[in-house]
Amino acid sequence: MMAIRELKVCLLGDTGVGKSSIVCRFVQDHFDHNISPTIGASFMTKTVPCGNELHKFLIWDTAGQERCLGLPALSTLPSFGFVLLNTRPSVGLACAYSGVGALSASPGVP
Ligand SMILES: Nc1nc2c(ncn2[C@@H]2O[C@H](COP(=O)(O)OP(=O)(O)OP(=O)(O)O)[C@@H](O)[C@H]2O)c(=O)[nH]1
Repeated sequence: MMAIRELKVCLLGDTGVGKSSIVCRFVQDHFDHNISPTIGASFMTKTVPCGNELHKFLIWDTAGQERCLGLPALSTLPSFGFVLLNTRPSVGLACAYSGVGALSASPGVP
């Protein structure tokens, strides 16, 4: 039986940049033109073989509309990594980056 390694990943970014679409494509290999905005956060998993292990991705997709307000709560989700998406550099990135900076200073966040 193959060992399972869990990798926690959190997607951050402004609303409408395509976070949920990327998760949907990765997990279900599907693209939905009418995908609904995320409320709060959603959670999905995907397990893929990697060498002699199975890598189980635990994916938190956050709501862009609440990116600033929601980030502090994310500090309770120790993650392997964060995926930061942005299509409007002047708007959302600074806020998201400052939030990630705060998160990276939190205990348990690599
Ligand atoms: N043409 C095109 N449309 C995309 C692409 N990715 C996402 N979209 C569309 O952009 C819109 C927003 O995509 P979402 O994946 O919901 O974006 P989001 O960042 O999760 O948004 P929130 O849930 O509000 O934070 C949807 O109508 C998608 O169908 C892409 O690569 N190309």
